Parts: sequence; C-alpha cells; structure tokens
Amino acid sequence: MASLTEIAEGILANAKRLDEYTASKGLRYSTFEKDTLSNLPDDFEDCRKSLVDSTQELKQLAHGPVGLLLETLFLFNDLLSLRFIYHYNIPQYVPADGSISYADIARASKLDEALLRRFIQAAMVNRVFSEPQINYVQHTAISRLLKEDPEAMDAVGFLLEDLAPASTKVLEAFEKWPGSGEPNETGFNIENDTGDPFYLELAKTPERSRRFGGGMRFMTRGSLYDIGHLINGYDWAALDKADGLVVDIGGGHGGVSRALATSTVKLQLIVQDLPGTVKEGESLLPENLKGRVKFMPHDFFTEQPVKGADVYFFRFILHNWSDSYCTKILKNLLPAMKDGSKVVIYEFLISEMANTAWSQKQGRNLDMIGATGWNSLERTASDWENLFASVDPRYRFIGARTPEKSSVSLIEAVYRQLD
Ligand SMILES: C[S@@+](CC[C@H](N)C(=O)[O-])C[C@H]1O[C@@H](n2cnc3c(N)ncnc32)[C@H](O)[C@@H]1O
Repeated sequence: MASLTEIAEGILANAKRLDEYTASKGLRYSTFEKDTLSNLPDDFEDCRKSLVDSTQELKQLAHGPVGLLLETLFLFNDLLSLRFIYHYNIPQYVPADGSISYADIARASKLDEALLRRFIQAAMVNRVFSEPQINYVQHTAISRLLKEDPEAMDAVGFLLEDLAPASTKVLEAFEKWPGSGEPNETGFNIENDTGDPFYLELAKTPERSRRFGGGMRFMTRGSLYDIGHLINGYDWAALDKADGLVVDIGGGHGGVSRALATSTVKLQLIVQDLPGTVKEGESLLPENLKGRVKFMPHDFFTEQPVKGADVYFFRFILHNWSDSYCTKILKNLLPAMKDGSKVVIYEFLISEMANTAWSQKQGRNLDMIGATGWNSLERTASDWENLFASVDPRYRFIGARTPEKSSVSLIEAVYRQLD
C-alpha cells in the first residue's frame, strides 16, 4: 500500500493536470460555486475519477479507524439535512444570484427561522448552500442544480423519501421473511405497509411515480450510462443483415432499440414491454425508424412469442429480480431459441472481490437498493455463470466484460442444442 506522501503526490499530479486543462480552455479552476470539471474529454475524466478515488483513500487513512467509523456512523445526519432541504423546497427561496437572509427564507416558507438555520447549516457541510456573510444564504453549484433542474430534485426525493426510509426496514424484512426472493417481501413493503411490489405501490400515487421517472432520468444522464458504450461495445454489425433480429425484452420506451436501429442499417428490433409502456413507446418512435423497430406487448413471465431471434436482450431488467424469478424469465426464452441464439444482458457487474474505489461504488449502491426494494441483486460474473448453468444445460455462458470507458457491462450466453 502506498504511503500518505505517495498517495498525495498522485493527487497533486492529477490536480495539476485538471487545473491546466481548465486554464487551457480559458476557464477558472473549479469551485463549489461554479463547477468547471463537467463534460471533460475521456482522458481528463479518468484523471478526475482517479483524483476522487485517491482523495477518498487519503482522507480515510488520515481519519484513522475511529474517525472513519464515526464519519460513517453519522452519515444519516447528512441525509436528514438534505431531506429537509428537499421537503421544504428551500432552493426555490434562494435567488439564483446574490443571497437572502435566513429571516426572509423563514418569512417566505413559513418555517421557524432557528430551525431553518440549523438544517441549512448542516446541509452546508456537504456544500449544499453557503454563507457569504453571517445570517445570509447563497447558492452553491449543488443547491443551484436543485433550484434549476427539477429532475435533480426528483432524484433527491425518490432516494430520500422512498428508498432511504425503506432501507431502515430491510433487516426487519429479512427476519419476517427469511431467505425471500419475493418482490413484495422487502423493507419497502414494511415501510409502506403494503403487499404490492415496488412499482405497483408507487403507481398508486401519481406524484411518487412521476418523481421516480424524473429521478431515474437524472441518475442515468452522463457518461456513466452513455448508451454509446453499448452500441460500440458489442459486435452489432455482425447482425446487421436483412434477417438480423434483436428482441429488446422489457425494453421500456425503446431507448436502446432506437439507438441500435440508428447505428445499423438493416437490423430489425422488437421492443417488448407491458401494454401501457409499449403504447407510449410506439407513440414516441420517430417516423424513420418505424420500418425496423416494432413494439409488442409481452409479459416476460410467459413464453417468448418471437422465435429464432439472434439476440434476446435485457437492459436493467434481471437485476430487479431474484434468482428464482430470473430463472423463470430465462426459461421462457428456451422454446423460442434457435441454435446460436444469444442472451445479451447489459447491467452493472459486481466484482468478485470487494473493491474500495469510489468509482466502483455504483454497482454496490444498486445492489443494496435491490435488497431494499425488490429482494433482488447485482451479480458477479460467476453469479451469472451459475445462474445460466442452473436454468438449462443448453445455455452456455460466454462471459462478462465491461466495454472500454463504460461502467455498465455486457453479459452473454449462447443457446446450443444438446447432441
Ligand atoms: C428498469 S426498466 C428498464 C427499461 C429498459 N430496458 C431500459 O433499459 O431503458 C424495467 C422495465 O421492465 C418492464 N417490465 C416490468 N415487468 C415486466 C414484465 N412482466 N414483462 C415485460 N416487461 C416488464 C417495465 O415496464 C420497465 O419498462
């Protein structure tokens, strides 16, 4: 392991490169008020990620065990203050430029001034708002984002009002329903006092449903989820012939299929989803893609009706389901498959061993969320291999790999007739 000095030297080198980059673009160096490190070219983005990883490592070492443990234990307070900011929509009271007094926010929001000050000052520790002078509040880059981008607020609301409270009930759910893989026996079910699974429960309150959609759009923006990694990371060109066929199962509004159709010439795509979603997807489909992208209502817990496709594709589907449900979904494909048909899955891949780098944390975050809301999980390459092997011997696991620069991985199996 590197010494503090060695880690710090790495940090210095990356910090210098980033400062030089912003200067070369005529920009000021990044501050909490104005971020100038977004939309970096690939090399510099790697440099930024590495800076975050190593500063986190340095901070953790400098803390020592007691300091680090205590920092972790008090994290719930960070969420509490941010939830206050969300719940009372504090960003809207602060002008985009300039500042406002706590007294004026209290008057406008009808909240107690002393209470406001406590929660806002607690949020400032995480750079949500700052104080230009005593008694006054101004925006930082984060709080301005919350004021100006409704989907950023939706992400905060969904995570802090729907998921975080449910996460406090996960162990209760484990004790009530030991070993359950049922999507309606989760911490979310206990917290919401419901027997319905996650999406059905959210759908009962249009505002929660809408907030989920906005939050998801916010969280899947940016390079982490760039669909280009999927388009360039797989040999779709090999399927780009008149009879090439991909079935995009649980394909939602067809975002993946639209991108695939745009980047190929002949490939045919069928997007399957529940009837309402299919209808919406169809209405959003650009005219020029209508010949090659078709929508079809289909419940993936029933037998696959499209026979002999080259690829049965799943993006962000199977991680929502426990192994027993994934087994049903994969078994339902078997009667439709021809020798050489493939199952291609695009999801986060969890490393076999723990990885402490911040840049690798998203898979772990999603894994904990799966446990909270769905009794599902993010899988390792060997989890996938074991899953395919347990479903049917005609499935041959090909492997799992992460396209260059992507955070999401491709997992592949081929169907082979038994001799
Ligand atoms: C997380 S979204 C992923 C959508 C899409 N694959 C993507 O990556 O944009 C999950 C999708 O699964 C669909 N879904 C849920 N249950 C389904 C079922 N039983 N049959 C077909 N689709 C289903 C939902 O309607 C939703 O569109």
